[in-house]
Amino acid sequence: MLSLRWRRIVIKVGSALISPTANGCSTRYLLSIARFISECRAIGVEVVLVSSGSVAAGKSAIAFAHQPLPINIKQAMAAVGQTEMMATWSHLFDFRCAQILLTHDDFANRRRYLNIDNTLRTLLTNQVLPIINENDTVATAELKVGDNDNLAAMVAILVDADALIICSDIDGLYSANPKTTINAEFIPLVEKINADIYAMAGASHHTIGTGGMVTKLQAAEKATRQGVDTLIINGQQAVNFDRLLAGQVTGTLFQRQQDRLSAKKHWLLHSITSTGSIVLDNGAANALQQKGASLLAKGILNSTGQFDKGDAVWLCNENGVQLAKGISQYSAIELQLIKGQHSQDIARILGFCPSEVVVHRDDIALS
Ligand SMILES: Nc1ncnc2c1ncn2[C@@H]1O[C@H](COP(=O)(O)OP(=O)(O)O)[C@@H](O)[C@H]1O
Ligand SMILES: N[C@@H](CCC(=O)OP(=O)(O)O)C(=O)O
Repeated sequence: MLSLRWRRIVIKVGSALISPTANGCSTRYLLSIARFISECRAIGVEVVLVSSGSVAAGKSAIAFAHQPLPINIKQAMAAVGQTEMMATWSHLFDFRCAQILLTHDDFANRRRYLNIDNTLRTLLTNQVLPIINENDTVATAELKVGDNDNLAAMVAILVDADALIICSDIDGLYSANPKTTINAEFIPLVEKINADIYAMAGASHHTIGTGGMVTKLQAAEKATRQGVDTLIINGQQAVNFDRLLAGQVTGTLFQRQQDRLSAKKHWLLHSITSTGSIVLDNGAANALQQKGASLLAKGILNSTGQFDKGDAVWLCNENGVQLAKGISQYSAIELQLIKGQHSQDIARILGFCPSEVVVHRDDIALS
């Protein structure tokens, strides 16, 4: 059900699809996923790929016979498997791919969060496919998101995706693990994730995958709460991707709980406090209100209060009226130096230029 509304999607691919035998990477299931990604891009849907598989793919390179694998062994396996996984994906596309390795810390730290956001925006604008995985080689247990289902949901929220498609080795959610329970019933639609739904979820039936159905439900809950439709589909069956492209529902659909844009707008306006204000000239105020434009340094008259890069600020007109709230890409001190200047002069003035805009239009909520 590739909805016409979807302009950006995150696709998460599980280990069992990338390394079905835990011995290097296989293109067996990836070919149809790669074709789906290419078709999506061809019809103008932006795609971010979250790919598991580094540990599974690197498993056979590191000698260790027992379960559970200690963290240092997993890290060594991931170091081997990550390059193989990236190489396998890259060979399947006739466009460029970019590797992004993240840890939980990157989401918790506002500056790093903004940096990832800016990098992803730039990659998508340049038609590069971002391929994201957890940075398993360096992340210690306490720094880890821990599984790529939750990571994919966090990425989907970060990039303002319309949908998250979790590709696994199972058709979707069943009333119990169908690999261990006969007569488990398939659930095509979940309108709201509650305790009854969680009670259906079990662990993975094999040691290649990480979270089983539990982490998929956590991911779906996170994403749908922020307005991201979430699907769990069987990535082993190419027909599922044809169905999606034909606009048909396949797998289990978890319905978004609210409109994505109003979720973000609500978060900006009501959930984060602003520590300062930016005063806009009339041109910038108009562009913001009438055209939904980003805020450039050129249109800034002044700023008040103390704020850092990544903080929420009020965007006011010359009379001090609060027009909107947004996330500033620059601190109050930096803004004093670049206000009224052309974007191309920011690097010369500050010695660095993390962003050409001061507040990106995706990070602005009009009052
Ligand atoms: N209620 C359920 N419905 C479907 N699958 C379930 C359920 N409970 C547990 N599972 C297990 O979850 C597995 C998928 O999770 P996992 O192996 O972690 O996949 P991936 O590597 O794609 O993340 C299924 O193969 C199945 O063994
Ligand atoms: N970052 C790990 C993936 C962990 C994970 O969540 O795996 P999976 O349950 O197969 O999606 C890896 O690349 O091996």
